Amino acid sequence: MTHPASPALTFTRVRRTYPGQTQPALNDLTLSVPRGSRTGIIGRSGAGKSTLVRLISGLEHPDAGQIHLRGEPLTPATRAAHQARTGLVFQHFNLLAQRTALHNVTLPLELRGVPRARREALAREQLRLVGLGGLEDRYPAQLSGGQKQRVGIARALVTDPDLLLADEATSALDPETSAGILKLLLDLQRERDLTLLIVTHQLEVVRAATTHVAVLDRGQLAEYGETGAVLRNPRHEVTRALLDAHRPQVPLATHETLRHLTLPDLGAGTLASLSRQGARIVQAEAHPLGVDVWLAVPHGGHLTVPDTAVSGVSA
Ligand SMILES: Nc1ncnc2c1ncn2[C@@H]1O[C@H](COP(=O)(O)OP(=O)(O)OP(=O)(O)O)[C@@H](O)[C@H]1O
Repeated sequence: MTHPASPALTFTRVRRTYPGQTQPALNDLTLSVPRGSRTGIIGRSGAGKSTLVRLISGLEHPDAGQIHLRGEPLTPATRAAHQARTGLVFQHFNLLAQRTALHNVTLPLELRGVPRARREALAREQLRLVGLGGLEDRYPAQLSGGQKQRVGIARALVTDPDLLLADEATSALDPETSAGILKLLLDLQRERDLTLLIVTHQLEVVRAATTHVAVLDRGQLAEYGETGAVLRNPRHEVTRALLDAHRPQVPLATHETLRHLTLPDLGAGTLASLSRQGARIVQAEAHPLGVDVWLAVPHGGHLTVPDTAVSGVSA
């Protein structure tokens, strides 16, 4: 049922107003998510992000407009087939406390009637792929937050979906664990040619892990584009506000500008090169592809970054 050339997902003038509400949670939303992309959905609290996820996963229905998944309209008749090919990863993991890691992952297969030996073999393989080989018999209470989320990802992928929705999947985790989970999602997305939709209120997650970004504001699409282009040249006030909130609040000398880069490492060679160019590091954080660095650089000073720099976004 997939049309290879079609986007993974399109919303066309979608509106959804919750019962008893006067303002729509999503209002006339039109959006297209390319197949194989890692698309971030970002916006302030109440912008409509969770509503968007609930509509895609078939838990809510639009009052107006159309949703297409894999080139097919999402209707009551097609919903089950689409749900079967869509994986969901949640902020609070949603694991069943009385089941082991293995039996949390086998659950979606049980619901589909996959025989026990087969579903346990698939779940074991999936747990191995997310780095939890050997922990199959642990209960959720015996796992760290990052490990629980790995179980959640294994459960989402065990049915071999082509679309994965990660709804605030790293929001409950510390920065280092969060970077590990994002790296895992990135690796899995590439290996399996998944379309990955990352819903987040954290701009750093968008910066670290997405190819495209849609900025929602009060139920509408404020801005959409390739992530680098949107972050370099934000057009909407909400995007600018999100960028400002993320920018480190550090004093700069009058001749300095702040720049952001993602580097594979901060080895001696890179540090020496930055220092030779008069750049000073004002903040560095773990990033799924290396290190996320904010630099104060001299105005007009051309900064030559290492060939291996992953991305360079001026700020
Ligand atoms: N079940 C509901 N009943 C009534 N109104 C709701 C319901 N769920 C969400 N809303 C309202 O719809 C709007 C969009 O909410 P939504 O949860 O989609 O936003 P969000 O961007 O995910 O926010 P957050 O980042 O805080 O989770 C908000 O005004 C919210 O109050």
